[in-house]
Amino acid sequence: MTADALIAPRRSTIDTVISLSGAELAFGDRILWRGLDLELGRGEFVAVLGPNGSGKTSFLRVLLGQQRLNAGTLLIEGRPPRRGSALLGYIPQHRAMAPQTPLRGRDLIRLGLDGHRWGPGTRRTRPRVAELLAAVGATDYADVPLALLSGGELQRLRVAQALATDPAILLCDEPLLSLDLHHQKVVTELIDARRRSHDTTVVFVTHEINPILEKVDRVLYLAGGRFRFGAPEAVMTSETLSDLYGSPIDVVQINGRLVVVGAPGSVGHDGEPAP
Ligand SMILES: Nc1ncnc2c1ncn2[C@@H]1O[C@H](COP(=O)(O)OP(=O)(O)OP(=O)(O)O)[C@@H](O)[C@H]1O
Repeated sequence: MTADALIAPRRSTIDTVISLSGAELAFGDRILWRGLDLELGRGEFVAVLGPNGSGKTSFLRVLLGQQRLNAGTLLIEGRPPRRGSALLGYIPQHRAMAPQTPLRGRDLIRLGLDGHRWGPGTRRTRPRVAELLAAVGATDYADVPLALLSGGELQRLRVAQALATDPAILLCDEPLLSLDLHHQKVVTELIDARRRSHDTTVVFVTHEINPILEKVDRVLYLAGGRFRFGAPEAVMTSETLSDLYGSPIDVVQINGRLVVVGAPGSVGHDGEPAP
């Protein structure tokens, strides 16, 4: 397979939203990735995969302007990244809520709209909060304390919170973690529906590509300081991953699901520890 085939976008024209050139991120002597050149288009759905510690969350932190590159450049909509930019919505890794938290779903979403202000919300924010609650099907539990909600209910609220500012780019850090299959599907469909209706670019960090496989345009696969970027059928192959890891990897299809076998220090992409 040629390098061009590996990185070519699926769409024929690409309106670049995120552009990285010669990007490198390292902590001390440890290089997470280097020489990263990629352009992500408007409305693209990009999955970021790789073993634990390969730099997936750090990649999102760079896009969020929370972590500086050691080398290279990053442009978001043609400008350097900026912390707190309304261009970016962020769904953080799932964490259970402290039992004593007084916040309700309605409050969580309002914080996405005007987190810098205290109070019950303004005449401007209240209808928008109601609209966002309805969009993720969370109206019925909007006034329940967050600590009493299930993982799936909470995750739907986090999606709504991330969409509050109508971001051009949605960054998702393992949003399906600890959800059952039904709720994985619900949350995936919510994110994808948004992408389709608003041409939102989605960058989706995950250990498990199967629940999102049919949505994904391209995969950024990070491992051992190196990367591969391209269409899933180009990246998720025994040949490409063996080359990336520098050791034999098998990518097999079982009942339409992709299973990666033999990735060192990784989990299989079917969610099971790799042999
Ligand atoms: N600010 C920091 N200072 C030093 N090391 C860091 C910092 N942030 C992350 N790291 C290290 O960089 C590596 C990559 O971390 P990161 O969280 O990006 O990995 P990941 O691919 O998201 O992992 P996981 O799949 O386990 O969530 C880890 O070894 C982590 O300890």
